[in-house]
Amino acid sequence: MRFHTRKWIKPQDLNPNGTLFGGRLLEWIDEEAALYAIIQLENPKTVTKFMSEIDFKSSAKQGDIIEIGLEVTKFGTASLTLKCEVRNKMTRETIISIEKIVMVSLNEQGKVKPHGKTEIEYVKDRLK
Ligand SMILES: CC(=O)SCCNC(=O)CCNC(=O)[C@H](O)C(C)(C)COP(=O)(O)OP(=O)(O)OC[C@H]1O[C@@H](n2cnc3c(N)ncnc32)[C@H](O)[C@@H]1OP(=O)(O)O
Repeated sequence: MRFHTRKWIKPQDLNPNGTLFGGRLLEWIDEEAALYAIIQLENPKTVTKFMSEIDFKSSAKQGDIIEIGLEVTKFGTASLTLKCEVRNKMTRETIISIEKIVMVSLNEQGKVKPHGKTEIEYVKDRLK
């Protein structure tokens, strides 16, 4: 799994208990998965279709740094399936893990569109 993004927990990210608000974390995960899938599939019209069970194992507090990791588990016809883990850099604990996030590639009309991809591509190779 590669951890692409770090976030610094700020006052606006907290719930009334003073810990990281779960909805904020899910927003960050969804955006991270969307950005990753859009770049991999080379299609800005890529949407979140499915997210499996969410289990908050630990939390984070103001000032903590967290990191969001993603791993591709399957290239489908129009879908890309990812696995996600978020870790607290301060406590080294896992905050959340999501076994399955399915992103789907769409065409201009919003209909499912096969992406034709079968493996991870790296930007440096695309630039050659
Ligand atoms: C980043 C964002 O914020 S996006 C915003 C939130 N997301 C959305 O608004 C999406 C709204 N949903 C939709 O528009 C539609 O459900 C669509 C177009 C995405 C999919 O329509 P469907 O009729 O379900 O498509 P279809 O049955 O052809 O499935 C497409 C792919 O998704 C997969 N899929 C569909 N439903 C599920 C599911 N419940 N779980 C896992 N995978 C699924 C299919 O296996 C298929 O994969 P494949 O192409 O690799 O074989």
